[in-house]
Amino acid sequence: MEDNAERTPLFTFGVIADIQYADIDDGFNYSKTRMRFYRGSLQLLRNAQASWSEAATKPDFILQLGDVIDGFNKRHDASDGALDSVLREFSSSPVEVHHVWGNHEFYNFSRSELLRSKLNSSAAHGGSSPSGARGGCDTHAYHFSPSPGFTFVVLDAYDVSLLGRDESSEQYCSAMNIIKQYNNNKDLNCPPVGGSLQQRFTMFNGGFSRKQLDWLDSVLSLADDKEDRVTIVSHLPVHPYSTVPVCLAWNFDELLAIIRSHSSVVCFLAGHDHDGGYCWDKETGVHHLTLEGVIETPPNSNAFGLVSVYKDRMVLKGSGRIRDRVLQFSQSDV
Ligand SMILES: Nc1ncnc2c1ncn2[C@@H]1O[C@H](COP(=O)(O)OP(=O)(O)O)[C@@H](O)[C@H]1O
Repeated sequence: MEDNAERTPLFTFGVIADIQYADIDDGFNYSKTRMRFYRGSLQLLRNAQASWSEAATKPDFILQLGDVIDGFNKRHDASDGALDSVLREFSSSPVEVHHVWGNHEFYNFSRSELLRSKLNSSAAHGGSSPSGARGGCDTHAYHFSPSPGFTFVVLDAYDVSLLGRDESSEQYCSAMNIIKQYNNNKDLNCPPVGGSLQQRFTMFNGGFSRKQLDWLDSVLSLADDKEDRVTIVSHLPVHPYSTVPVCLAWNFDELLAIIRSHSSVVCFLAGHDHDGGYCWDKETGVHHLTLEGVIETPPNSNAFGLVSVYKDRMVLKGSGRIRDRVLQFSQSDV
């Protein structure tokens, strides 16, 4: 018979991705293959909140995986109002929310505005390590521990990007050098043709700076020593089998190399690819889960999850488009 410790989770958390709320009529994605439900996304967030607050074991925190409001808000001068609307929904329950930054955050706000905004969850929740170390001075990367033995690392996948960087800055210049090596299109949002993995070099993607990678490496070394189980959270996926090439982080390979050099990582959670994806990396035992996006979820469905964490596994209870999964930790993970 299962003992109590097996049945009662150590902690639980909610997950939701790509809400992309805007008070505008429904429309299509760029390639006209998927409908986007801009107003409906707020109701789906409401559904998620209602479900989380009615759950037998309520979540200890929520992971919002980025693109919380859509870039269209900017052209309607509605960015602040749209952000208020989604944050009001999140604050309908007292549970803390960790916000990941995606490309649509940068369509609406500058990096310095984001750092001063309520989307800067590193200010509210970060620095649980003794040093309070973060991934870089204006990088939205931090870690926290919701329960002994578990670490969550929030990454900033637009640290190296044309988005959110001033055109006169060195960071913009070096991001431009990177993208230009692979993308010759006049419109840099248009993916390059050629090797399929090269499609990731678009303006709506980005990557992790050396500084952020080194910081992650040091956080994971500490976690290895403590035998913690680490979940990494990012807007952009990093495993090619967990998404389509056009949604990958620019330097996904460097991030994967760091994960491979540490025993502590058990899971990598991402958004961005609205169709979602999943793979289990046999080599590392890491589960790479890309969550289906709210924005492309019809009003009669849902796209959120509740994850219960046990000492040997995480159990995802999905709603609507998100399927249930058991993410077992490998024996060799600690
Ligand atoms: N194939 C493409 N060619 C040119 N522009 C594109 C292409 N795909 C997307 N875009 C543009 O890139 C930006 C981001 O695309 P979008 O689909 O909104 O991103 P997300 O998938 O994060 O919602 C938008 O301005 C969109 O029009």
